[in-house]
This record gives sequence, structure tokens and C-alpha cells, in this order.
Amino acid sequence: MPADVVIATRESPLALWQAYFVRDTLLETHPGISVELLGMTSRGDQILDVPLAKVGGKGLFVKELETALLDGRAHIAVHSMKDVPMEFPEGLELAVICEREEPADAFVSNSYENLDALPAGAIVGTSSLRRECQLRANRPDLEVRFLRGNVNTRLRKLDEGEYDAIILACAGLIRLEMGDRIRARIPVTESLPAGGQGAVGIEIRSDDTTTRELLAPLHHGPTAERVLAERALNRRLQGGCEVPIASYAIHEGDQLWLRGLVGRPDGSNTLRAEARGSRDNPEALGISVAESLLDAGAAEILAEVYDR
Ligand SMILES: NCc1[nH]cc(CCC(=O)O)c1CC(=O)O
Repeated sequence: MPADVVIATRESPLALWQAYFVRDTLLETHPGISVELLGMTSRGDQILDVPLAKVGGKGLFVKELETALLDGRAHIAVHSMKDVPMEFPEGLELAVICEREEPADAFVSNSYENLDALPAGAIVGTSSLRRECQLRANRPDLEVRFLRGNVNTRLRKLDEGEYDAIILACAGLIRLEMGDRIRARIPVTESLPAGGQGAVGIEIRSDDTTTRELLAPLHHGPTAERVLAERALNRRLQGGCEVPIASYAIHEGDQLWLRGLVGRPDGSNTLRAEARGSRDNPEALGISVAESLLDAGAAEILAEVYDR
């Protein structure tokens, strides 16, 4: 007997945490149903030594999970919202967005308290072009070096002394119970987060109303408003977390305040735009901030990144 809900999941520690979180919440909300995990190894986890933008970037992590949904081997796929492509394949859609964890980037180091404490020439590990461009713009004297792999691999490389510090998402560390590795939360004014960072989303087949109803209680409206605004910005700029685009929304009274950034990875040109808008129409806000960035020259910067 297949379970009532089969969750397709990657097998990295963070992906498994997210899948178990959704399973446990479903079981609490609907006592008596059965939930199973279907693990799959994503190509994104295997290719460690080249930038994501070069290996098919968008959706690398997501594709195998989506195939399992379309084949009927699984009912849902659980994703970090910042890794989910802006468009869904025919027949699939985002059903819910769960409550956001801390969205900021984390400064992680065994020797230094925060970014300001790093001496000139210190080696900082990240493979995110978004983190790199902001880091270089703030601290052109640092040396940014490439770093990929799952959270544990990155921490190991730091501990082995390859880097003076690394930048990770606070959310991943907190979820993996390694929040004590966060030496400093980097203010969003210094490292504006990626669209969707810290939020978990659940994808289903569009025609699967049974599963959609089971999932409904997991939806967190305020998080969804923020993430929809952020993703609308990314969608208008046609790029996700593999390109140097940041997008971050918060509530301010009954409005949403969205800040966006596009930067040259070398830190030499960083464009910023922001706007406030109705929380009833997050998409319109995302598009308008994206258009301000385009007016300022974002398309040229992004084209350079894709050509590298
Ligand atoms: N691209 C990998 C990835 N996808 C989601 C997270 C962290 C957790 C989250 O944002 O929900 C991470 C690791 C990182 O950026 O440090």
C-alpha cells in the first residue's frame, strides 16, 4: 500500500530536514494519515567543482524531484524556495509556502567575530555570486574563493583551514542544529538575501486536490506574500540564486517593502532599487522593483554573468 502522501526529497542533510519537517507537521495536523519519504540523489549534489550557473544552474536540484511527481511516484516535493526555478513545468505548481526561518546570511569563522574583524587579504569562501558581489563591494581587500558542497562539506573545508571565513544561510545552519556556528548575522543592508531564502515550499501536481487539501494548514500567508514579491523580481530578471540577484521583502505595517540588488560579481557595479506596495499584490511590487533595476542597467550585468 503506498502511503497517503509520498514526499520526494534529495538526500542532503538539509533536504532531509525539510522533508521530515513537512512529514511531521502533516502527521500532527492529520493524525492517522501515512507519510513516506522517497529519497533521490540530485545531480546538483554531485557536481561540486564548477559554478552552478555553468552546469544547468536553474533547477538542477529540482528536476529529478519533479520527474517523480509527474510519474506519480510521489505526491509532493519539498524545496528551499531559493532553489526553486521561477516557472513550474506544465502540470506542477507550488501548493504552499511554510513559515520562514531567519533569512539573513551568516558569517561563519573559527577565528574572527564578524566581517569587519577580517584583516585585509583574508580568504572568504562562497560560491554564490550574490554573496560575492556584495562582499567585494563592501570589502574589496578580501580574497573571495570558490566554495560549494552541502552545508557540512562547506563547514569541513572551513575547519580544515582552507578559508578564514565562509558565508552560509543562517536558516540552513539553524535547521541542522548548527546555529552555534553563526558568528554574526550579516545585516541585510550588507548582504541582501536571495529571493526565498529561509523559506520552504511544497510542490504538487496541479490536479491533485486531495493532497492540496492536506497541505493547506502548512501555508503561512505572511511568508508567502514576502516570497512571492521576491520571486516576481527574480522572474522579471529571469534569474534565481545562481546569478548575482538579491531580493528581500519585509512587512511594514500593512505594506510590503521590497529591496532588490543586481551586481557585477567583482563588486565594481552594484545596482539597488526598492519600493513599497500593497501586500495584496506582491507580484506587482516585485515586477516594479525589477523594472527599476532594468532601467539602471541590470540586463547588461546579467548578460555578462551568463557569458562568462
Ligand atoms: N543553495 C543551497 C541552499 N539552499 C538553501 C540553503 C539554506 C536554507 C534556505 O535558504 O532555506 C542553502 C545553503 C546556503 O545557502 O547556505
